[in-house]
Amino acid sequence: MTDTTEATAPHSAFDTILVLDFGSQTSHLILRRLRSLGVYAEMLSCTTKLADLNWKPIGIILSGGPSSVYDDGAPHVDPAVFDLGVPILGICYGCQELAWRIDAQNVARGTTREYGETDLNIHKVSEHADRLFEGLGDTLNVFMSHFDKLVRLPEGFVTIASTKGAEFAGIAHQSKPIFGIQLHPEISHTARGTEILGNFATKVCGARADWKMENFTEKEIIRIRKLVGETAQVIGAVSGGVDSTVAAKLMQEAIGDRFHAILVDTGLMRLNECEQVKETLKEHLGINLTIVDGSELFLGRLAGVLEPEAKRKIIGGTFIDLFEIEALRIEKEAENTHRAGKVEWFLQGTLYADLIESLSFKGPSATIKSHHNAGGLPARMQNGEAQLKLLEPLRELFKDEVRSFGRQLKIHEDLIMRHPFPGPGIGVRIIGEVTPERVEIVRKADHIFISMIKEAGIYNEITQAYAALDTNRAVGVQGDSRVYGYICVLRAVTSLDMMSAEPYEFSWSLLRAISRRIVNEVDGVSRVVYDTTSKPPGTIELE
Ligand SMILES: Nc1ncnc2c1ncn2[C@@H]1O[C@H](COP(=O)(O)OP(=O)(O)OP(=O)(O)O)[C@@H](O)[C@H]1O
Ligand SMILES: O=c1[nH]c(=O)c2[nH+]cn([C@@H]3O[C@H](COP(=O)(O)O)[C@@H](O)[C@H]3O)c2[nH]1
Ligand SMILES: NC(=O)CC[C@H](N)C(=O)O
Ligand SMILES: [Mg+2]
Repeated sequence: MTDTTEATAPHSAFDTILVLDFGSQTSHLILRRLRSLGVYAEMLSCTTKLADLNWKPIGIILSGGPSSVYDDGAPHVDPAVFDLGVPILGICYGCQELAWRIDAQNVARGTTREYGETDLNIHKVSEHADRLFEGLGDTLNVFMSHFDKLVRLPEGFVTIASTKGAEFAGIAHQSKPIFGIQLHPEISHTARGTEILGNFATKVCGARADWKMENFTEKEIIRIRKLVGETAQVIGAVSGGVDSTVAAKLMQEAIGDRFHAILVDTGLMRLNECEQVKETLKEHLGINLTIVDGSELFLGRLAGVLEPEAKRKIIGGTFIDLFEIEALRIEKEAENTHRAGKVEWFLQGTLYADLIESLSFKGPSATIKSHHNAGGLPARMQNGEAQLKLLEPLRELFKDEVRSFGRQLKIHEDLIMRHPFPGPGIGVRIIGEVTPERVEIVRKADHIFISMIKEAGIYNEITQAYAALDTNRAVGVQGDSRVYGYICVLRAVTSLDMMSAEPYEFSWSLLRAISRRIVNEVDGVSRVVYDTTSKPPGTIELE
């Protein structure tokens, strides 16, 4: 993390629990549960070296994971974690890691997998050890998901809970603030699981539960003013999506007209998008937005490119090229005015979920796709070599936290609830080569689809919806003649955090009406299909 980002990171102002992620599908839920209690938390890969951290957590949680601690190549935590002198909680794999490090014989494959809900018996041992389950009674219905287990009590530990399948389902060090649980408190099926995490964070770690959006807003404005200084100018990449709009409003509150919002017309935007965004931001938020028409440049560079990640890198790099040119133009224009000053900063609305999915937080595992601009940014920007230093005030937030932040900043609900639109836009919604003709087709189909969803009053029930194009062709018959047109793919999902999603269940009649309108009104489309794949195994975007 660069110094500049460091200086604006919330872990500089709030007690922070560090979650080290061993790859469980639910690791990020540990963060969500803690933040819902007002305790700030961040997640880093289990391979993180503590020496690389320039901040100290108030407690550490080792998450679950698919590996077996005793296997060759299994991920293990940096031993420095145990010298930091802060409380540690191991969850499932994390608990096995604690036991294995003391003696590898402590962990072995169980005779049966304990998967799903089971009853946990809580044992009262001592004031020190009882803190984790304090106030939770004698039994709890909890969610287990393990095949390995502790077969011996690690030396120096006591048993604080057990289940039918796990004799040592809860352990506590006799004197040190180190705890392990085989169950998953972060999963909603674990009754009062959030209270277990709350006990660890507040009773064991002593963390202050002061993580609230209003506190974050004021601290963020003060921090940004300090970071940017009195004269530097900031340009902001503002797409009109909620992320960058909230980031733009924050900057305008912090430094006024030294902030320059720029919307790049990539030629891959939705119908009338740029004009609508300009009007909304200017009218509604008093943000002076400049539209840079980069459509020819983007489409020219994308010609002949089929591979999704190659498209993303081209789009990310072209964004930065244009912003660097704009930075020079703004500096020039500001000379001899009260705003004179170098453009030193580049603001983006990148979020936490973008980073988790873009930079494979899950320890040693493949990156699903280089999302947003975190993955698309050229190296020169990511390691601070470019003229512009990256400013991403929302990088530690989840989408719902950004929305509540936006409400603090008095941003209109319509904008707050606007469906996400990916930076590469229609570029990742055409399977294969992006051409102006295909962009026009998607634009029209998408406009019909979203208008009909809004007319049906279900826009806010759906987390994200769009029309895309399969550039294979299918035969149709229109007006008694044969047509051989593209296949329009409709996608609509519901999701809490974009990390998993379910297809939205339209009424059959509405889906048919949407299909009819698109085939009739959009030249070049001979078929309309609806994507019923959940995430996982699918993803929300087609590319
Ligand atoms: N066309 C664009 N012009 C300028 N900046 C953009 C554009 N598209 C994306 N960005 C930048 O890339 C960042 C990531 O894009 P992303 O789509 O995730 O965020 P968003 O568009 O602000 O919000 P949302 O995810 O709700 O659409 C944005 O926050 C913004 O800073
Ligand atoms: O700014 C972006 N640049 C991208 O390259 C990108 N790819 C996916 N997305 C958005 O991320 C969320 C999850 O999408 P996936 O399930 O397809 O990964 C969804 O909200 C997607 O719209 C992107 N946003
Ligand atoms: N959910 C987990 O962390 C599982 C840990 C380990 N893979 C086991 O099966 O026991
Ligand atoms: Mg967007």
